[in-house]
Amino acid sequence: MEENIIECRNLTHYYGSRMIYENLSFSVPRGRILGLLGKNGTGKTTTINILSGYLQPRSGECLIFGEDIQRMDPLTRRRIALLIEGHVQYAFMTVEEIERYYSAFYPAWNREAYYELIRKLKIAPKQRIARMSCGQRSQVALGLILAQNAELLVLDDFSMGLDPGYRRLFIEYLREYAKAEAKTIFLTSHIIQDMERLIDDCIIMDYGSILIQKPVPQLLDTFRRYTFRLEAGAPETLPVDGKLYHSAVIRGSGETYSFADEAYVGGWLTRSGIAYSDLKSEKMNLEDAFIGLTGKY
Ligand SMILES: Nc1ncnc2c1ncn2[C@@H]1O[C@H](COP(=O)(O)OP(=O)(O)OP(=O)(O)O)[C@@H](O)[C@H]1O
Repeated sequence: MEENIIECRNLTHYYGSRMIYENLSFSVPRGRILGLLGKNGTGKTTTINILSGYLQPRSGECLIFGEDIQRMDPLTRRRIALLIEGHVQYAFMTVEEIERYYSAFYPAWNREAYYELIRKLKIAPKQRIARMSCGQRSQVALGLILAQNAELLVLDDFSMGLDPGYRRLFIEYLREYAKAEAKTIFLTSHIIQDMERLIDDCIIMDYGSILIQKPVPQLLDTFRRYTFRLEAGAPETLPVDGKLYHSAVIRGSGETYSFADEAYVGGWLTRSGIAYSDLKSEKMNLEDAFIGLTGKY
């Protein structure tokens, strides 16, 4: 049986009287890279804060390595590497000094993983962190995370401040590292093109709940964008259907997104008395699928 490294059951969180989500359940099996995607304010950072034990949800439980995060043994906690907001403390140190400083705290410290990334990203070891740019500081923070050699990596907005070339480098390095060492990763990012290259599974959040949790290839294989021409006199809005996402009329043409097949979409239009022609479907990349599921605004 697959072992779940993270298991969250029925998480409900409120800030004061404001509900962020209710009954969120998900799991992350060992060795998988899972990306949490969602629009601004859907609760991704909140979820990371719950996973890190910093926030206590109103109800529900969050188990990591089978232990409740709120009562976790410090020895178990050591198996988790956390990147929150990508900042490095002790900015007065140099790239070399901070590596030596951190290494004292982590028994499984992998110096080579740190220096391999530092070399790939072309950072000078004698450079003082306080004098680095925001993106360069993120690079050091990522190196310190990888060197912890934890079994689980939790990364919030890991690509903050990195330019496209460094992002690409880091993503390729991270994926290779995770697969070679059978690491489990839970992360968030707004840069969905990056996620498409990196993650195995995605959770897409809407306000208040999870829309889908699926392996990315399965999502891209089964979720389609449909377009059709509307005949004159067709309504300006399309009827809502539980299996169709964000159906809209744009300049005389209709569009909708769905996991259902073409016959279903044709049947929906016919049943609704809408005259149409030229019904077509297309597969999408992860960014377009994300927009199809969550809407444009
Ligand atoms: N400490 C807090 N007190 C009150 N409200 C909060 C607090 N932290 C976050 N919120 C609110 O909760 C909602 C979810 O915030 P969260 O930071 O988890 O979203 P997010 O999905 O990470 O957003 P983004 O994509 O913008 O980073 C937001 O509307 C935010 O304003």
